[in-house]
Amino acid sequence: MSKQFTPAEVASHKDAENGMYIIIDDGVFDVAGFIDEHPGGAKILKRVVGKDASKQFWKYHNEGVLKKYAAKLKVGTVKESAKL
Ligand code: HEM
Repeated sequence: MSKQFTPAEVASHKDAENGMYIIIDDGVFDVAGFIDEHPGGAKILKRVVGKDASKQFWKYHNEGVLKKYAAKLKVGTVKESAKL
């Protein structure tokens, strides 16, 4: 079973030491080791660290990107919906 995080726990992971977590749909991804390699740039990714970036993610990527990177970056799922 994958690890479950509350949105507050995700929000507390915001730096290279603790991990840089972002939420996409119900998944939690640690982009700390990926941010400097992100083809869309580090800056845009940095702005959503600790947050639900589903809307931004689906604007620029497709399912294939998520599937490809999930193996490397996915650390768990969200316990509660982060959406308002
Ligand atoms: C797990 C998180 C993410 C992964 C693995 C990821 C991966 C990628 C990859 C592989 C590309 C190259 C284009 C492609 O193959 O489709 C890309 C481009 C891009 N990404 Fe991300 N990305 C992530 C999150 C985000 C987020 C949260 C944003 C916005 C806040 C973002 C904004 C962009 C932009 C603007 C581009 C360039 C699109 C273009 O040139 O047309 N990405 N990303």
